[in-house]
Amino acid sequence: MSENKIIDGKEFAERLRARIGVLAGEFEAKAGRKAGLAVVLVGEDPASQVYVSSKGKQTVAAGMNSFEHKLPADASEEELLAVVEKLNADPAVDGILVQLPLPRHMDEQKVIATIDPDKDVDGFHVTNAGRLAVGQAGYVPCTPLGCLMLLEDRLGDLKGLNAVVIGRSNIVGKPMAQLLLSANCTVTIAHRHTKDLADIVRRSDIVVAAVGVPEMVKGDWIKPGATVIDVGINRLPPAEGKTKGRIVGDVDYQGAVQVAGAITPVPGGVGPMTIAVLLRNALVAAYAHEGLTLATADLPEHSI
Ligand SMILES: Nc1nc(=O)c2c([nH]1)NC[C@@H]1CN(c3ccc(C(=O)N[C@@H](CCC(=O)O)C(=O)O)cc3)C=[N+]21
Repeated sequence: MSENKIIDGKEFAERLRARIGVLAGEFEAKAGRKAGLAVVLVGEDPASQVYVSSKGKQTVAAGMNSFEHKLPADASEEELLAVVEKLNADPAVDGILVQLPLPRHMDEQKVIATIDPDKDVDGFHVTNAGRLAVGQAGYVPCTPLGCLMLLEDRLGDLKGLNAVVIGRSNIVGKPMAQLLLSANCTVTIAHRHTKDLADIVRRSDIVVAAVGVPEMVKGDWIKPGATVIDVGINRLPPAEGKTKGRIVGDVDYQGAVQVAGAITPVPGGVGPMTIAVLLRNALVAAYAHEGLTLATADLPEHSI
């Protein structure tokens, strides 16, 4: 098993964050202020708290301001919408992220619709989803954009490749398929009703797994030499006598790594890219808000 089969998302994300840091410094010198990213967290889900604190640290490390807003789990939807509206109006805030999932008594679509599309660095607002669908500049969801960066880094031009995206969520599957289509792949979107998934995967040069089912994609489904991007982060039940289970992806890594040309590990693959791209989108937003041009030569394409 050759070492370079493994797509090191952690290392790629570190390099991306270093470049963002340089450009954030240039932004501050030109604009006379730091770029700002606001993260809103409702409730006390421990996993969400970990993500939010790691986003905050990485934002500051990249030379941007991080604003954290925490609301109790029983906060009303109105209170959350009021926070979002305040952030929309705040000129120090370039990007807004409302951590999902929200408590059940809140309407996620309504909350997302309240975010100013030009501060929607998650790319979840229908305006940005629409921009992506018709090929206009806009904010692209962080996870799929990070996957595209890894794919283009590994494969160069993706033109004419067969790609399968397993999963059709608004956050990963659908935007991933749009991005691959824009990159001139032939794209299949698979989901729970798809027949003969193994055969579709066997024909695919690119496999993006984003279903949330641990190790669902088997090693012997993978076409020899294919590039496998595993978006899943699933925690298995703890083994006897252990308190925490192992984290695995949606792909049977041990099987797939034997056959694939390249594969992302979990953890250390797609996950770290998500936050790096979030910082990228926030920086792009900051430049746009000040009417400044960003030397994007150094930053991969897509989004404003
Ligand atoms: N509005 C919104 N935007 C999001 O982008 C968003 C969200 N809500 N809700 C929660 C999910 C989850 N998410 C991750 C970010 C980084 C890692 C990450 O860095 N993972 C590491 C560590 C994994 C671990 O050890 O837990 C890895 O895969 O190597 C994972 C998951 C962003 N999310």
